[in-house]
Amino acid sequence: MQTIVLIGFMGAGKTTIGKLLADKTGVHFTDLDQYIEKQAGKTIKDIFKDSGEAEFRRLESAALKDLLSRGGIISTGGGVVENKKNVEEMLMHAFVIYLHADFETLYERIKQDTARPLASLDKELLQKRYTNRLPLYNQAHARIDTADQSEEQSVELVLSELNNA
Ligand SMILES: Nc1ncnc2c1ncn2[C@@H]1O[C@H](COP(=O)(O)OP(=O)(O)OP(=O)(O)O)[C@@H](O)[C@H]1O
Ligand SMILES: O=C(O)C1=C[C@@H](O)[C@@H](O)[C@H](O)C1
Ligand SMILES: [Mg+2]
Repeated sequence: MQTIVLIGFMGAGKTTIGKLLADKTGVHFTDLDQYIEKQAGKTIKDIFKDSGEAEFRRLESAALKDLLSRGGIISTGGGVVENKKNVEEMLMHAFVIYLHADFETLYERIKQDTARPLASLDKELLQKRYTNRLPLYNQAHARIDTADQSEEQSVELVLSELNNA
């Protein structure tokens, strides 16, 4: 199976759907955020706190390269598209699927989770990031809307995109 990369904003379901998709297909799954934490030996929250967002982005780009060379199903972090080279590499080496949802739906999903350093930003600032990233996510090969879907329905939509690809 071709390498599959899931992109989208925080709370879009990249990790959740990636895992379910892997269970269903038997394809190896890796989550980019979890891989970075394992490599760094600390949480993303602590990487942001100790070294700042720029250092996190550097680790993220290096980790993405590793995972693309291994293949399988890869769920990314919400900000991976902020680096143009990351986008180019994902599009070149994988079938990239954008998991979309409107901002309010995503905000409801993530607002109480303290593990995401950027989710604790002021709501307006977070919405600005969301709006700025939309055209970046829309560069994906395919897009599905997860807002009014159950997790299982989202997985089925991803599978049908893969069958149509
Ligand atoms: N249709 C759906 N598809 C995916 N997730 C959903 C759906 N409906 C509700 N959820 C919930 O939304 C949350 C999505 O969180 P998840 O950690 O998978 O997002 P993520 O895209 O990996 O975020 P991050 O960029 O921070 O890693 C989970 O709690 C999941 O149960
Ligand atoms: O949207 C983002 O910039 C982020 C999303 C998360 O997946 C993590 O990669 C980190 O918290 C940053
Ligand atoms: Mg995730």
